[in-house]
Amino acid sequence: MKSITILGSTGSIGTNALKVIEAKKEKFKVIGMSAYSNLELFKEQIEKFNPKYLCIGSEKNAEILKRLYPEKTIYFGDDGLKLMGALDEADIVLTAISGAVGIEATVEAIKKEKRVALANKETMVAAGDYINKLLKEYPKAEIIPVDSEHSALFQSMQGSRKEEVKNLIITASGGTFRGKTLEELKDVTVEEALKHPNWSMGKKITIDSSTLVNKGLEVIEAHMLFGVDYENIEVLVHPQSIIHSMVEFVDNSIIAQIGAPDMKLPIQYAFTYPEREGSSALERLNLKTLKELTFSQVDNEVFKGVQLAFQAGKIGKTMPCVFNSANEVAVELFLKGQIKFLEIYEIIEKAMELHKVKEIDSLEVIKNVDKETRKWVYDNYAKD
Ligand SMILES: NC(=O)C1=CN([C@@H]2O[C@H](COP(=O)(O)OP(=O)(O)OC[C@H]3O[C@@H](n4cnc5c(N)ncnc54)[C@H](OP(=O)(O)O)[C@@H]3O)[C@@H](O)[C@H]2O)C=CC1
Ligand SMILES: CC(=O)[C@@H](O)[C@H](O)COP(=O)(O)O
Ligand SMILES: [Mn+2]
Repeated sequence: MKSITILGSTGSIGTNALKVIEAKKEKFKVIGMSAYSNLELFKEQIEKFNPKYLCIGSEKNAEILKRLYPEKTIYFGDDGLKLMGALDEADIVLTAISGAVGIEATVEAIKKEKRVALANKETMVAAGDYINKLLKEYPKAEIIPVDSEHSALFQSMQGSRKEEVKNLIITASGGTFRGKTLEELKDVTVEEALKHPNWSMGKKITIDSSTLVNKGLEVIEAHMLFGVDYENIEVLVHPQSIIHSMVEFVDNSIIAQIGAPDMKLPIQYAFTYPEREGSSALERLNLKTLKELTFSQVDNEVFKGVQLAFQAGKIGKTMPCVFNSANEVAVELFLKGQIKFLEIYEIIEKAMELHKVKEIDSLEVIKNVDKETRKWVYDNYAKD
């Protein structure tokens, strides 16, 4: 029986993880669970999965939970999240929170030498170098990717040595605006940007997918997770989202992971690795129903998310953190109707231009750069 802490149980990854766990009650149990604002759904999940440790965004909601569940340990806020990452009784910590707010809980989980099932890609983008240093200090800790592309790359690499890997080929759906011109993107609405063609996900990642910043984040995430140079990472538009990514080896063989667009498989694999297990929760891909699998280049003139990420990644040090923080606030402002879609790129570009890169010698450096970048975006673009 593996005990799992889910950070972000009320989100898209969190609810999928609970379906995976529910289908395999004999193997997995939820020891801890965190939510931020969705108290109603959180209460339903607590009734069903009965975890010992809980964490919620506000002190007020924590008080409500304490009255309802006096026998449980209940934390709140960012400090509570850190405690949740460090629970002694957990075997696996699933980081299913959206944004750089997930960094510190991940750090705590590594220090406790846990398996981190990592969905929260912003952590590896903003703090990848720091996390990798920490993993060397705590060799029993491990990160197993949950992001579908990185799970696909990880699965495709099984049984091979690092020196045998030539290129990582990350597939992108192209997002809801695939094929559009800059002129057509000028006045797109939040509602239009939130229509992902293949995946049902949280709002932030869905906007990132429509700008292709998600693919940019994934390029940096892949570099940080697998130690492959940026020159050997390629992004290809594959609108069907059936091939979740591919690895090209030194003998030119390409190994791909193929499956239904369903996050339950990468989540379960991160729990069971190195084993594979069948489950009634997992969707099956019927190859006979597939009409075509196509690949094309990213239109970098229109969708600048990938190139900006390559730029930030190659500069390295604190620049990927700036890329991520500027994007997080830009997406928040776009969702609030305070900026236009194309301003997301403008904000990232300007924040990167203004930033003087620093060595990452502590977590404080990342926290400060994150804070300064967020402040700059709010000061210059927020309308309230
Ligand atoms: N959704 C997907 O299919 C995929 C997601 N990912 C990555 O996984 C992560 C989660 O994505 P997704 O599930 O879509 O996101 P959602 O927005 O659906 O869920 C986010 C979760 O985090 C909680 N949360 C939000 N803000 C905070 C905060 N400030 N402090 C603590 N908790 C917070 C939310 O709580 P509440 O709802 O209670 O407010 C919710 O439980 C992201 O990093 C994303 O990039 C990667 C690949 C695929
Ligand atoms: C499911 C998943 O991993 C997402 O990151 C997904 O890849 C988003 O789709 P895009 O390819 O449109 O960014
Ligand atoms: Mn992905």
